[in-house]
Parts: sequence; C-alpha cells; structure tokens
Amino acid sequence: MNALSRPLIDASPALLAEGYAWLPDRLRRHPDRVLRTRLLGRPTLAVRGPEAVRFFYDERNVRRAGAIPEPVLGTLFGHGPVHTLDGEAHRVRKEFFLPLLRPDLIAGLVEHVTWAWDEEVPAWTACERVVLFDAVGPVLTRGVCAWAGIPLDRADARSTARDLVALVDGFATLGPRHWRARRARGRLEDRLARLVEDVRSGRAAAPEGSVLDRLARHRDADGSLLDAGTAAVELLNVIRPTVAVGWFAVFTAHALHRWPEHRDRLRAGDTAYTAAFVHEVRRFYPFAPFLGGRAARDLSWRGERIPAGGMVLLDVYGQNHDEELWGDPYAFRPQRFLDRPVERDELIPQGGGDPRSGHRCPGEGLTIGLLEALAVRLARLEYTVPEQDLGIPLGRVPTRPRSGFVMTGVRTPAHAPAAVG
Ligand code: HEM
Repeated sequence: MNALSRPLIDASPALLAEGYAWLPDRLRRHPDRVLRTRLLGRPTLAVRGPEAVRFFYDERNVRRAGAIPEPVLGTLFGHGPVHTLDGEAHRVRKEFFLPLLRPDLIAGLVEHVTWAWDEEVPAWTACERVVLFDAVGPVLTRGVCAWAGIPLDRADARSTARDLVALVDGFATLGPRHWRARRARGRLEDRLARLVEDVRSGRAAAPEGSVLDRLARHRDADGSLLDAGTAAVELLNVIRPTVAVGWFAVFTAHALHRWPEHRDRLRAGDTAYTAAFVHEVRRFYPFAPFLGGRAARDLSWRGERIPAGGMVLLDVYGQNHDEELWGDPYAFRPQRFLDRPVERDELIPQGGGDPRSGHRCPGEGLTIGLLEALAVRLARLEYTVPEQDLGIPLGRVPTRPRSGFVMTGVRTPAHAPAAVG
C-alpha cells in the first residue's frame, strides 16, 4: 500500500462514537505524538505538543480554506467566517477582532455580564430549582448584547440565548440538535443582517466604537464593506462564543462542587488563585476536541507524511491532558499554574500561536475575564446541590454535566466582600 494512502479504513464513525476520547486514546500509543489516519475520506495527520502547535500554525504548512466541513459551518461558524480565511484576507478580517484583546474592552464586557448576573440572580432565589446551564445563557446574552451595542429586550433574552446555545450544541451531530442549530442560525443571521443594514442606512444607531459600529464599517482586503450576511456571521462570531462561556461556567460550578476546598480562596477574592483556577477549568474540562486545517503542500512531521490537501489535526483536548506536559493531567490542580509559568503553546483550549498573526482565539482574554468574575460569584453564592447525574459523557461533543448542574435553595450571601471584576 502506498504510504500516503494508508490507512484505508475511515475513522469518522469511531470519532462520532468516541468524541473527545477518540484522538487522545490513539495518540497516547505513539511516543512521537503523531498519527496517520483517514477522516471524511481524506488522508489525515494528527499531531500534538508545543512544537506541533508551531508546525500547525505556520501557514506555509497548514491552511484553513476548505478545512471545516459544511455541517460545522452551517451551525457553529456560519459561511465565510474569519476561521476559514488565509493570508492577507485573514489578516484584514482579523483586524476587526483584535481590539477584543484590549484590557479596557475586556473590563467592559465583564462589567456588562456581571451587571446582568446581579440582576438575574435574585430571581433564582425564588425558584425551587435552578438549572445553571439554562440560567447562565440569558445572563451572558444580555451582557454581551448590551456591550456589543446590539439592542435586546429583556423579554427576548431567553429565546435569543436558546438560539445562541443551540448553535454550539448542534455542530458535531447530525441528529435533532443539528437541525435545531441550523434553524437558530437562520433566525439569528436574518435578524443581525437587518440590524447591520439599518445601522448603515441610519435607521438604527450603533454606539460609537461598539462591536456593532466597528463591524458595520469594517472593510475586507478588497476594500469593500462586508455584505450584510457576512457581517451577521461575524457578529455572531463574537456573541455566540461569549454565550458559550456558559459551558465553562457550569464546569466551574462542577469543580467547586467536586473539590470544595478551592471555594474559600475564590470567595476571599484571591486574584492570583482565581486566575489559576480558571486556567485549570479551561485545561481540565473538555470543550474544543481538536482543530483542523489542510496541508498546504506535501508535508512530513516526525517521520509521518501527508500529501498536499490532506487534513492536519491538532489534538487540543489530548494536549491539555498530556502527561509529559502536565504530570498529573487528570488531577484538578489550579496550583500547577502558580508553580511555574505556562508557555504560550502548552495550554491550548482556545488554540495556539499568536492571536495577532494566526487563528488563535481573539476572545481568550474575554473568556478568562468573564470566568474569573463568574467563578468568584459562584463561589460566594449559597445553594444546595441535590442528587443528580453530574456525569460528563466524553462521547457527546460539546459535552457538559448531564443534569446541567441543578441547584436548589439558592441564596445570595448577606455580606459579600467586594467582587472581583
Ligand atoms: C468558551 C470560550 C471559548 C472557547 C473554548 C473558544 C475556542 C476557540 C478555538 C479553539 C478557536 C480556534 C483557534 C484556531 O482555529 O486556531 C477559536 C477561534 C475564535 N474565537 Fe474563540 N473561544 C471561546 C471564546 C471566544 C470569545 C468570547 C470570542 C469573542 C468574543 C471568540 C471569538 C473567536 C474568533 C473570532 C475565532 C476565530 C479566529 C481566527 O480564525 O482567526 N471566542 N476560539
């Protein structure tokens, strides 16, 4: 058999069945952390580790055009997003997202989301039971829309949050969750495209400098304004992943429940420990399983070859649980982030490399800022965790505690110290 065409058996069914465990389980058996496989009919090379991150993010090796399957574009990302661009087109589109790295914008989003949290939580105290996964979506939706300049009635927050959550929940399945996600995308894109057109024609106002305002004026590499549909896609690529921080908020509650010894330092407002705790949540819990690109030319990595056009996968979940990097990867131990500085390409829940020059997530600072604020609020909130199924199935992508994290008897603390964030 030709070395470039092996293996002949396609791994797609195994991936669908095993989810997060599929790639890490196979790469664990390869000391060089490289594997040849076949996915969606294409020869595929899977890699892992900080050096592999640099190989993957070098555009001379791996490009993004044509890498994301349509079912993922039709739900999670939309058609024509920044994720699929290369070279100059990517650089110019990414300019719209780079201000999201600025500390003042991060602080602004945290302020809006904590405002929404502080407004919503008193209503939870009146409920017999609160499912955190369902309750946190409207909080994030209200906060991010207000921050981004997108008008949203409080009454609409719940249905908008449901649609935004559906986009994330339905990208990796072809069952009913997938079709719910496609319908949600249709509704959201129509609404946001109309909003962009209204802002451009003066029928609606966008606060100066807001995400909506900048996007309505953003020009692509050819000098033209984004068409309204693509503008809606990119607007959703800001608000949808912000609402996805709810997954990590639920994982935070899960961690505080399983390892309550961390609660006191968060409650006390220990900012260094809170930052370490949030990194550990992003490292430990499963979210993005892997990233994919296409080989820009015939490539070889650590002795394994892949032809031009083949798939290259970066094993995100596996790298965040690699024993060589983390020592005790399946222990939840925030202290590891205080014991030694972690290198840029070691912790990669939101991609690797430099967000300014590559595809790394421009929302990582926003995610960290939001989680720091929400982790402290969750640590200070008083509630009971009744009997429920808190199992996190690795075969489901994206996954979460099966119960969604049910809380009863929610009480806001009478004398909360000043909150972080
Ligand atoms: C739940 C939290 C989040 C997770 C797990 C996450 C994860 C990721 C990952 C894995 C990538 C792909 C990196 C690559 O292709 O190399 C990415 C890209 C991206 N993320 Fe995030 N993200 C999160 C939050 C955010 C937030 C809050 C925003 C914006 C407000 C954001 C906006 C983006 C954009 C625009 C890209 C595409 C960047 C590019 O292709 O250049 N993300 N994210």
